[in-house]
Amino acid sequence: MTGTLENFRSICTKIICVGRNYSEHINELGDVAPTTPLIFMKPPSAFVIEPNDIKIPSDWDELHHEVELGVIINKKCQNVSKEQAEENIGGYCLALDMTERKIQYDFIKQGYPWLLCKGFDTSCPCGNFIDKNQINPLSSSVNLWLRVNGQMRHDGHTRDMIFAIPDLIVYISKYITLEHGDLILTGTPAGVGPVKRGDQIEAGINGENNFKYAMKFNVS
Ligand SMILES: O=C([O-])CC(=O)C(=O)O
Ligand SMILES: [Mg+2]
Repeated sequence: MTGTLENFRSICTKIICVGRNYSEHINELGDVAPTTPLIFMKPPSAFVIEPNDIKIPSDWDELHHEVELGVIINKKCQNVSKEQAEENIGGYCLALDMTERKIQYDFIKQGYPWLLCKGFDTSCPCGNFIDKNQINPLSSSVNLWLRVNGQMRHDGHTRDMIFAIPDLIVYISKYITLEHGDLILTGTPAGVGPVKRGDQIEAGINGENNFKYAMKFNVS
């Protein structure tokens, strides 16, 4: 095992993302709820941290924000049972799943994978490691929010996930070995919308005992 979970971004080999995990988000996009978790990936080159910018590729014009809770895995694991799921979680982070919506819909129509519209450089703005004793979304809902230029866009709660965090770990680890430092993004609550160059995104997590974490990114 190399590296500590505090620097999970430098040891992470997989960013596994869950899509369509909140009913209100599925409704806002006019989609249909999946019967099993919808899984896709971003490469670790998608990470960007403060004070760097989210960079929109020059030929794109419909980049959307999605605020998500990230789950950080603390050890190599396969075929995890629901009872064991919690012991494989090392902590959490706040992350954004930046998505080029127009390209995503073109890809959906053509049956193409989402890698490009969701995995481009800077598509995963990410905050610091949050220890398990600071928030516990397995036992108590966490509020995820996001503002663009001061205007509230997302104001969701992790209790509204369709597939809860332990179910996601069970499902993913049945097919993909999870490793120390891997990150699972658990899907966006409702409120997705466009950002343009020059915008500022602020996003945060509020939890029990007045826990608060926030981060800020400029879009360029
Ligand atoms: O792009 C989408 O709508 C799927 C997704 O990532 C999410 O629901 O978080
Ligand atoms: Mg997402």
